[in-house]
Amino acid sequence: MACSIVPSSLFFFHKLTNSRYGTRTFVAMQDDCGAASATTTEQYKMKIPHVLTVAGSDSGAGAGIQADLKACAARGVYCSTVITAVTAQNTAGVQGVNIVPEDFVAAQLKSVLSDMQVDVVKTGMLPSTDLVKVLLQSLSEFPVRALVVDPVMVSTSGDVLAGPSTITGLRENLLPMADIVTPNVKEASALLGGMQVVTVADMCSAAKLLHNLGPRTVLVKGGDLPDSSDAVDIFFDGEDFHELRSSRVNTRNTHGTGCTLASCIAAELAKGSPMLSAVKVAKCFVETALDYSKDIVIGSGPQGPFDHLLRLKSTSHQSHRAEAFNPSDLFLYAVTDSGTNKKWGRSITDAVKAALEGGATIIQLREKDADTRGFLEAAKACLQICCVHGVPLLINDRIDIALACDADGVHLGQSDMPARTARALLGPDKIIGVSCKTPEEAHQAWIDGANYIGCGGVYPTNTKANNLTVGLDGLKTVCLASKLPVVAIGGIGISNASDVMKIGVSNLKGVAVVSALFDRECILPESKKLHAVLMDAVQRVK
Ligand SMILES: Cc1ncc(COP(=O)(O)OP(=O)(O)O)c(N)n1
Ligand SMILES: Cc1nc(C(=O)O)sc1CCOP(=O)(O)O
Ligand SMILES: [Mg+2]
Repeated sequence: MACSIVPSSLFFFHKLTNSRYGTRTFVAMQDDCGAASATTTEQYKMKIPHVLTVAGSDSGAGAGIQADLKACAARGVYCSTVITAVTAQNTAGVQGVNIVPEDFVAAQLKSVLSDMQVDVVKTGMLPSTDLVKVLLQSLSEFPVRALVVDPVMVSTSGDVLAGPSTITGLRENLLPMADIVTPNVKEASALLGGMQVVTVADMCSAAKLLHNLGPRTVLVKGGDLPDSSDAVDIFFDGEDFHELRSSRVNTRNTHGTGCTLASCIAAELAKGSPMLSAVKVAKCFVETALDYSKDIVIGSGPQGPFDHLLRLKSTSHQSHRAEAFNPSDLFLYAVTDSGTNKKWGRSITDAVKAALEGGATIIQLREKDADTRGFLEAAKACLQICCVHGVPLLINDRIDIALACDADGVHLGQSDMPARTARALLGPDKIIGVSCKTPEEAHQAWIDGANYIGCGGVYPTNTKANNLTVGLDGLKTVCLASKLPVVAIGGIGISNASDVMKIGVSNLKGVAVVSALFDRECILPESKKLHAVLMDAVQRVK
C-alpha cells in the first residue's frame, strides 16, 4: 500500500482521514483543543476543497500548471500552484525549459502548505530526483489527504521533460507514496524499464507491476494505444482490474489531457470521492471537453489545447453583439406566445423571422405550453435567426433551456427562479430581465444583478391571466425608483405605445408586446407600424 512503508505523518493521516475532509478538521481540533466543537462545525462548513499542483508551466496554456488550474476551476475546486519548471511551449512543441531551483520550489511548497489547508497534492513535471525529495520532505512536514502522481516524462509533441535519472527518482521515491499514479502507455513502459505496452493485456500487466512499486492504485491510460476505436484505460487497485472505456474523440486538440485527467482526479478526491469514482468522473469530464472542443482552432501546430470550461465556442455566436447588453435593445421587445402561433397556424421560427424583419430589437420566447424538447429545438432554431439579425434572444422562465441552447439570457417573474440564483448559473455576460410592479421589487432586481426590468401591466391584457394593472403611474413610479433600464408591458399596441413612451423618464427604453404583433394575421407589417410609432414617439420626447 502507498503509505505503509512510510512511518511519517502522511501515513498517520491516510489512516485517520478515510478520504473525508471533515475528518481532517476534526483530528486537528481534537489534537489542539478538544473542546472547541463550535469552531469545528464552522470550519467544516467553510472548507473549500483544495488541490495543490506541483508541475511545470506551459506558455501555450494547454498543459501543465495552466491545464491544472482550468481543470480544478471547471470541477469547482480551489487550486494552488508550485511551479517546478517554466517551459517555452506552443502547439508545435517545446522550444525551451528553465528549471526552477530546488530551494525555490521548497519555498513555494512551504508558502502554500504552511498557510492553506491543502487536501490533495497532484504532481506533474518533476525535472529532477532532488526535486522529488524536496516535495516528499515538504509532505512529511505538511501531510495531505492524497497524492496524485502524473508521471510526466514526454510532452504530447514528443519532447523529453524528465530524463532517465528522474525516472528512477519517480519510481523509487515518489510512486511508493502515491495514492494513484496515472501513466500513459509510454510512461508505463519507461517506468518499467522499457517493457512493451501495446495491448490491453499489456496494460493490465503493467498496472500490476507498477502497483508492486508501491502506489495504492494505478491507472494506465490507453489513449495512445494503436488500433483501438475506444479510449481504454486500466484501473488497478491491488485486487481488481477495471477496464474503463469511452469512445475516442477524433480531434487534434488533445494537448494537456494527461494533466487535466490527473487534476480532475485530484479535484474529485479533494471533494471526498472514493478513488474509482474520482477516476470515472475525471475520464468522463475529459471526454466531454474533448468532444466539445474537437473543432476549435488555437495555434497552427499539430496538437492544440482544448476548452476546459466549455465556453469558447459560445462566443462565436455572440460576436454579432458588441457588448453583452445594450438597453436600447429593449426598444421593440417581441414576446412570442405558443397559443397565438397555434391559432394562426404558423411556426415559432416564422413568427420570430417576421417580427425581426419588421424591426423587433429583442425577442423573448414565452412558450408556456411547449414540451421541453420541442422548446429547446425551437429555441436553437430561433437563436440562429436572431444571430443573423444581430438581435438578442431571451427565454422566458426556463433557465435550463437558456443554458442548453446558449441563449442570450432569460426573463424572470416574481415567482420564477430568483435572479441572483439565475445569475450564478448563467454567469456575468447573460442578460437577465425581471418583472417588477413595485419600487421594492425593482430594488431587489438591481441587488440581484438584473440587467433590466419589465414593468406592467401598464394596461389590462388578455394574454396573461389575473395580471395586476399598474397603469402609467405605476410604470413611472418603478422607473423613477430604479437605475435599471425598463421596458413597459401589458396591453400595449400601436394605439397606445406613444402614450407609454411619452411618460418622460429616461430609463424607459421601450415596449414589450405579445398580441399586438403575434395575435395578428400578418406579423411583419404590424411590427413595422409599431416600430414607426415608437420612433415617432421618441423623436417627439426629444
Ligand atoms: C418583458 C417582460 N416583462 C414581464 C414579463 C412577465 O414575466 P412573469 O411575471 O414571469 O410572467 P410570465 O411571462 O412568465 O407569465 C415578461 N414575460 N416579459
Ligand atoms: C407576459 C406579460 N407580463 C405582463 C406583466 O404585467 O408583467 S403583461 C404580459 C402580457 C403581455 O401581453 P400583451 O402584449 O398581449 O398584452
Ligand atoms: Mg415567468
